[in-house]
Amino acid sequence: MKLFSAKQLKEADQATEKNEGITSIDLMERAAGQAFEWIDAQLKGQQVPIYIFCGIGNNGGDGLALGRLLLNKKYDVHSFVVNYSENRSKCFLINYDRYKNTSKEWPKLLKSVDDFPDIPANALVVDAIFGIGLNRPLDQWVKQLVIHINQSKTFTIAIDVPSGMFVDSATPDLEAVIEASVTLTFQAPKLPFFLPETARFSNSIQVLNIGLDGNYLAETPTKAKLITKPDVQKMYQPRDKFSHKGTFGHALIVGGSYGKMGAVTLAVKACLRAGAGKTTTYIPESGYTILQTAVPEAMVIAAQESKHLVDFSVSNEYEAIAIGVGLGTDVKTMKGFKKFLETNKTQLVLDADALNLLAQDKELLKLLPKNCVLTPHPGELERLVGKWKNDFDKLKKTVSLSKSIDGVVVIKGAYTITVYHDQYYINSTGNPGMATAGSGDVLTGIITGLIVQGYDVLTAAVFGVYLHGSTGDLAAQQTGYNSLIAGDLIDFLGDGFIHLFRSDNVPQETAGNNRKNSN
Ligand SMILES: NC(=O)C1=CN([C@@H]2O[C@H](COP(=O)(O)OP(=O)(O)OC[C@H]3O[C@@H](n4cnc5c(N)ncnc54)[C@H](OP(=O)(O)O)[C@@H]3O)[C@@H](O)[C@H]2O)[C@@H](O)CC1
Ligand SMILES: [K+]
Repeated sequence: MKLFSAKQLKEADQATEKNEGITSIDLMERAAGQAFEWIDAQLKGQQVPIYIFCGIGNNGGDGLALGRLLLNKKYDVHSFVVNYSENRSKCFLINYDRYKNTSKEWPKLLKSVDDFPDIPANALVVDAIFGIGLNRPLDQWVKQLVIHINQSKTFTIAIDVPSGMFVDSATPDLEAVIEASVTLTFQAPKLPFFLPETARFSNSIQVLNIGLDGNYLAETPTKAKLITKPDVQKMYQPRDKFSHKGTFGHALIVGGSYGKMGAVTLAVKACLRAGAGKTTTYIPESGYTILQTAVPEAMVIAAQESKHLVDFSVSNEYEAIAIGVGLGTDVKTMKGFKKFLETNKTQLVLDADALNLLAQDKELLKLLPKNCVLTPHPGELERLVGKWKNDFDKLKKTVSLSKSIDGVVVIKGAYTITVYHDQYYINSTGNPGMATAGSGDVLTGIITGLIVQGYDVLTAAVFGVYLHGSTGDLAAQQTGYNSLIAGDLIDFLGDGFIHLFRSDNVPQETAGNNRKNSN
């Protein structure tokens, strides 16, 4: 699903008006009508005081039109106009008059802190102060109003965007943003709904289709995409009946150190479960018995060193090498890692300590082969690209890194973002239960397993991240968040694949419980 910029949404708006022969007031009525339908469906006529705060632009116009529709349905509506500017939009003014004609009184004008109404605890608040037109910090008194609404702790519905949130750049003041309970956003979600600093403001997101011009939406490229099930269904490569294990590639997992062999165990199991034809692990000698016992399906090459890898001389028979899980950052490991990068030509997935070694000597980044995949969590990313000022700056720095290595960078988080050059692929699956030791090792294994089967690296990263998250969602149905451990992700990976092509209407209790049956 594409995430459009504010400018693109305005262009889509114009294209719709031109191609459908309608005006912007018609489109506003459509948008407000959709918001009304949604709210009416939740309230079902229940009488709660509805406090609607409207700006003076088109977001405010939406709020007034919504207020009128709610009044027509006999809801208890209290409307306010936040008069932050005299520059009222045309559609706002039309809806201002229409509102008066319905309610017989004007909405109350707010011009300073003294005008703020008390908000009853049982009120439903509608925030239609600013939408995608916000382009500078809020005036002090408007910020105070936002704080006043947030402090009321009432259920708050943001229209299009929580007011105070910037859509295409960093939000300058995180105290001046409406904390919405639900965001009714028009046509497509907006990028900051998925970024760590701002995601908490939009909370539960409902996308309302207001029928913006289909051709414009289809043909306009966006920097950011939200990856959902239909996107990954297209990525899946079905298996040919006559295929054999050689068809699905050979992966090598390089890593492990004394006390951290579990990381390699998890990665190689995940790699196999993701569908790799064959896997080999290259580990310090002390891990030999552990690996052979824990994963009989994997081959093991034990290095001479007992506790840390020093010598990384591996053959070039693999389609991809994952390196870094449990590796450690011993000085001797660093030397061997550098030597390895100087000669290696195989596709790489770099995680954990491989990223820390790269961060210790950034010159090593120049030795990476084209099209490698880096999977840092924010701490590892910061060590690689330096401190960022905000989420947009982080994306910019990650884009530079991706371009400089000509490869893929996966920023792990609640919404994992895969960055390739200046494209962002935002993942929609996963849950807080996955914040557990070894979860990243499983992801590394999945991505590597997909690459050796022939998925291109970008697809392997985007698809792998989705699968990792959807598998976690299925596992959590059985384990709950607290008890989810990385090994569960491996056990449920098969369900993750099967679920890709299952209807989402499958009742929750039957989805993903195959593990119990097959054990
Ligand atoms: N496009 C679509 O698809 C559809 C859009 N629709 C709706 O329109 C909304 C966008 O409306 P909008 O463009 O009128 O902007 P909005 O957010 O109401 O802001 C109002 C104005 O305030 C100003 N301003 C900015 N920052 C400021 C500040 N800090 N303090 C004071 N003033 C400030 C700035 O004007 P300026 O002063 O810069 O000239 C800005 O224009 C959108 O979110 C959706 O709800 C739907 O109706 C139909 C389909
Ligand atoms: K709003």
